[in-house]
Amino acid sequence: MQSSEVFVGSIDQGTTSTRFLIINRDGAPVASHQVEFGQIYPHPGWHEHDPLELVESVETCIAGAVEFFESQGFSRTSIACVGITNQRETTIVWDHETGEPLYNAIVWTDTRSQAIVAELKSRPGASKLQSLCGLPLSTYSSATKLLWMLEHVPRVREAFERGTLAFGTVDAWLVYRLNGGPDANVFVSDSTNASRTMFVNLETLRYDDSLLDFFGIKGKLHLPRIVPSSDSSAYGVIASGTLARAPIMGCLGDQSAALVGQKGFSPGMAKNTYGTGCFLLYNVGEKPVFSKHGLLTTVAYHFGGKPVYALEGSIAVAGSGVKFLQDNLSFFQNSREVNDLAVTVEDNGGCVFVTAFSGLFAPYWIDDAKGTIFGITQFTQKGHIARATLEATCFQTKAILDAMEKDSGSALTELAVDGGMSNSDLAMQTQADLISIPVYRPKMRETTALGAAIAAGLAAGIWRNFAELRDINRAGGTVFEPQVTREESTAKFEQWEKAVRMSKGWVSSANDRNQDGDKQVGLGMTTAATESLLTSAVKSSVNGILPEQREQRDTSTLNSVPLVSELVTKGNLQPKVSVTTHAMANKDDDRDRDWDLASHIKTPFITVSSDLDEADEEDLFLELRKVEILQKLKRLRKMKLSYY
Ligand SMILES: Nc1ncnc2c1ncn2[C@@H]1O[C@H](COP(=O)(O)OP(=O)(O)O)[C@@H](O)[C@H]1O
Ligand SMILES: O=P(O)(O)OC[C@H](O)CO
Repeated sequence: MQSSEVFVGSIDQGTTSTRFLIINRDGAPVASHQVEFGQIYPHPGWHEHDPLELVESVETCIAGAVEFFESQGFSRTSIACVGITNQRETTIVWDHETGEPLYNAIVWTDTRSQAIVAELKSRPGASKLQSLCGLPLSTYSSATKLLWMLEHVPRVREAFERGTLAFGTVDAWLVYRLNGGPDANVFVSDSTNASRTMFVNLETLRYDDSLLDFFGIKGKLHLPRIVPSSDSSAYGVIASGTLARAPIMGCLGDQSAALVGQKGFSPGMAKNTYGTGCFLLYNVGEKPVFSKHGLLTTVAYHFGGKPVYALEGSIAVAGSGVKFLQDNLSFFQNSREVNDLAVTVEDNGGCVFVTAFSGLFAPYWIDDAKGTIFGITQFTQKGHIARATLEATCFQTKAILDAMEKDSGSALTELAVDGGMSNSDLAMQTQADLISIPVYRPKMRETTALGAAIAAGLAAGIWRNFAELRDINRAGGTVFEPQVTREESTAKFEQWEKAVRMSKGWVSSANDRNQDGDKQVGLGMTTAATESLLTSAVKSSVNGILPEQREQRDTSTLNSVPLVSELVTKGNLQPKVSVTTHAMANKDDDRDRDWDLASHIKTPFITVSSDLDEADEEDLFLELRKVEILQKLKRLRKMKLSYY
């Protein structure tokens, strides 16, 4: 067989669609098939996929692409190996013995674990997590999604107690099922996907006992074995169907795959992928770099030998903002039309759209932001909103690049882009204008699928080294040069930052979060967890008083701390805690609004009452977070604990 007749299959299991591409040795797709699958939104902020439908979508795509491939005179036997790339963090649990899923996949965008996150943040050791696993505590990672399932889904809890619960990200699930499930029991996850769970130590690329302990799952569930992203035997073979017996030899989380597909193999190279979300990965080499400016640390790829790391800026909403205009607001029939609509107007007409549908991710990490459009007037047209939607991702990319520059000490000279939304010329021109460097868009934009093919192809010996990949997908790209002055882009960016500040804190009560009245959306904490949170928050609040003021406190105040704990322990008197300013003490209705004026807070009170009902739990929790915020602001001057 001629080397040019060898092909690699690439499964790209994304957030909104699945594709299978058959790629030749020059990196060009010769056949592909794509299907969309169900997006399940059971409640506001929830987002699920059916795990079995994900597998079916893969099988459908393989069948479709191979059918076309063979219609062109090729044979499926020339597909030497298969690579997999996938949406990351999305969490799937199944029964280890039967291979059956026990709940829908909770998608990376899902924010239902907000209360769990807030509770975890109050636990000892929480502040050290990121330096071990590279990720901040947020609703984004798999860990908090798994904890939510353990707390709220009896079947999952029972399997956990029985010792039959298997946990995996989408890569692990697909590999397991494609290999035939429990019979073959190929249960592995590649390093890039595993590094998104919060369970893995970034330096060792092994599960870290202290992390598993922190989340309370040590030794209690089946976790996939972590293997390199390119491996000729670890991923097994496809058990049945169109490509039965084809070996799987590569696997990468989709953002890592895009970096590989863009051939970002040297430190200092970066790519930005505008898919459902948008993710900027910056290669930092063989040592992880931990961000001080809101970025994540992740495994870029691990092709045997030393892993390569990246700094990552994650944006939750990019193409999904465009899809929102299409599906929810009926602005157009197909996402590609957003560009045409946006160019019907000269500029955003004063509209700024903070597309915080899942809160805001990097570099802001604001859980309680909600999507907000500022600057609407009678003049506003659909075109302005379309433009503002595209701009939202570009602004966040600018914020991420600024953070990256601070963390890395060097500035990018060009940004390589890909992903669905990068097809919009207007979006890419806007991006270049805002970051004041050229934006490079390759001709073939299926770089994610190409990356997975490269991972598999390297293991299969189709390519022997990075040098052989050099000319792949190089010709015919587009460069967008900045066309506005830095002053103009800075002024626009300042307006965006103002809009971000103003979008904060919208989620402020149980009703806002729980419009469907489903009890499961509530605080989701056991009495023991509430107790420990409450006690530690109140204790640390009292400890947060400046030393000289602590001495002045009468002992009854300090003695009341254990009393709070006792009230909860007894169970019959659940305390309600509220924090308010001196000035606002008698104006409860205005409290939340005035709380935002944090700069005016001089005299916070913690008020504890004994009439907490279930609906109050969420409020209680938010109040405790405010205590934390107060401490961070270091504005504590004087504190009183009182009971009523
Ligand atoms: N021409 C286009 N202009 C703007 N957005 C687009 C365009 N084509 C697709 N999109 C958006 O890109 C997203 C799909 O991109 P893709 O890279 O396939 O994402 P994923 O891998 O997350 O499924 C969709 O959310 C869609 O709205
Ligand atoms: O579906 P995408 O391409 O937006 O990527 C999803 C990411 O992997 C989530 O971390």
